[in-house]
Amino acid sequence: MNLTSPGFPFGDIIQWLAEPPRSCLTPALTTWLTADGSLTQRLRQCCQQFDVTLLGETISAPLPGEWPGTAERLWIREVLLCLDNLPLVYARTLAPPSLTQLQHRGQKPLGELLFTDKNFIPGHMEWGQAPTTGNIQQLANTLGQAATAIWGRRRYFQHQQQQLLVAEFFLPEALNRLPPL
Ligand SMILES: C=C(O[C@@H]1C=C(C(=O)O)C=C[C@H]1O)C(=O)O
Repeated sequence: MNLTSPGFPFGDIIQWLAEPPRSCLTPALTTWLTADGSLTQRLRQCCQQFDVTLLGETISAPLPGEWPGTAERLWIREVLLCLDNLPLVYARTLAPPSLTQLQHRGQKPLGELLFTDKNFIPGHMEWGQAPTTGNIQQLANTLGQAATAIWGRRRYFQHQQQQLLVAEFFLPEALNRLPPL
């Protein structure tokens, strides 16, 4: 197990929804939660400096109910996406360990691979809120960000006969910094 940040992994058990709950989201956040294409590319356009901070990578069991179907062990990567040195997105990616091209990318955004290699096909999204007393909220608190509701989405990608899941949660500061798309 290759740990890089105390507390890793930070993932929480999320109740994923088939539609975004527009009533409890700001219009701006709704545009980000429903945007297609590469989140990395969109975020790069909102800052001078974009960085990926690797929280950790490991091969481990998914959280209860996190992975559709049965999976003993998956490759798990968690990062912070930082705009001008401010972490605005926490992301957690799960994939079969056989998709080795995803692994050990360090601070290179996965999106640069997922949206250039035509073998990765973006699929549908689901939306969910991080538990108010969960790990993701605690991570935001540790980062000094206000304890407001944290909403995220997860996107399915198909790669030949396999799939991977990319979850992205917008941290509280994202609500203050990201303009509507
Ligand atoms: C899927 C993308 O890749 C982004 C980069 C990630 C990483 O480097 O781990 C994780 C989630 C994404 O926000 C994207 O850019 O849309």
